[in-house]
Amino acid sequence: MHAFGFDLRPRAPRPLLTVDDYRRAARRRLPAMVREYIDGGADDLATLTANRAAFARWGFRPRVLTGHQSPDLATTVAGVDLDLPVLLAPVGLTGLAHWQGDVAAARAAERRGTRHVLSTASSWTIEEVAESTTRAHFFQLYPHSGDTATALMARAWNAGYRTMMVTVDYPVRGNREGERRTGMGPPPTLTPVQALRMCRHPTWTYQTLRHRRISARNLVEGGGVAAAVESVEIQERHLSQATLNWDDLTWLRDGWQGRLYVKGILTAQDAEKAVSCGMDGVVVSNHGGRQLDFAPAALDVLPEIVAAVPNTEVLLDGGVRRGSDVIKALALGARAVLIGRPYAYGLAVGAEDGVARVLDIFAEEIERTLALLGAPSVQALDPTWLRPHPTPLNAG
Ligand SMILES: Cc1cc2nc3c(=O)[nH]c(=O)nc-3n(C[C@H](O)[C@H](O)[C@H](O)COP(=O)(O)O)c2cc1C
Ligand SMILES: CCCCCCC(=O)C(=O)O
Repeated sequence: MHAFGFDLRPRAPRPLLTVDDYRRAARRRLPAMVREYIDGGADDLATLTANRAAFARWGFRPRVLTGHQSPDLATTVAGVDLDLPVLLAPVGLTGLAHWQGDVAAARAAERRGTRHVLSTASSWTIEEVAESTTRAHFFQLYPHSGDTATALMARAWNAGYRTMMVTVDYPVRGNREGERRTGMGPPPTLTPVQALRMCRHPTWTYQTLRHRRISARNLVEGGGVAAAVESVEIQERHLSQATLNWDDLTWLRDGWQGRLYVKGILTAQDAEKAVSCGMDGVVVSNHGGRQLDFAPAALDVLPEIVAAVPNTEVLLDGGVRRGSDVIKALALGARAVLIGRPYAYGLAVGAEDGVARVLDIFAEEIERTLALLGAPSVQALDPTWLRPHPTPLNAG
């Protein structure tokens, strides 16, 4: 089809150059209930929107004639060497985006020299993901009853996981109206109209029904619709942890020999308490705007948290869509960032290759931005590379 460099097809496929391109492509491929599950947020979406807007309030202070070649993107998180400062955040039920879900994501992370954080509510079990990969990835725990937490920790440890993140911003499930309107629940319901709408996405429907990776397999046996409904009931009963408290965190610290991070911290005071409970790191996160609406944007609270726990690794997630976002978070003190939805889009579009491509986009954008900034490496970043803007620099 190519003659002398011209593409003679009537309409060439639009190249997927950015995370936002992947988002649009993923949204076309997924039925409404899955689209809402992945892309939606809580209540008025104020925090979801704020996560993006916070990045647009920072600009750069570039330095010229610095003579640096090939910026260095490498860093370490939890003592693990990474080729780029971007990890894959825990995402439950990835099998809804693509049946290969967590296995595809962890493999893509490995191919790109980073790590995947496996959700407690993953579509593939702890053991299946460990057997399909060659590196020690990270495990995310929704702690509820002591017995289940102990069992999950033992399984993760025995499978080779050495870093665990405990998520603490889920006392109850956030109110996601988009999910409720489209039948995602809780509990999930499938009306005839929804079933018909799914048929507009035949590839997704065929693959999802065939492979049945739609339940939280660490918690529930089987992959059919009944198991999916059961996992949501389990979520209501267990994953939501209204009674969880700081003593439980200390108890988890005592029960886990590896590195332990707490995910879902939004104030300096809570970061200090986490460190006094023996945490090795904190993840500044509002769960991607899916839990408490009007919680602050993660980037806005990052500086106060970094200042409060200067000797602790601080990671950030929420709204990271561009390499320049990663650089801003690192300049404000994050060791690395995690991405949630961006890799779910990659999964929906192209399974393992799609996730790897999303990571490539981040790596290319980080490298180019560092070069344009005149910065030698991600390690060299600090607040002097940034300039605050009272009005957002773009619409984000
Ligand atoms: C579909 C979906 C499922 C998620 N499941 C989990 C989970 O099981 N455990 C968890 O700690 N966080 C979960 N999160 C939150 C992410 O780990 C992360 O905090 C958030 O996605 C970051 O925001 P971003 O999507 O803007 O990158 C989920 C997020 C999404 C989008
Ligand atoms: C039983 C499935 C629960 C998935 C929870 C995933 C999650 O944390 C989210 O934000 O959604």
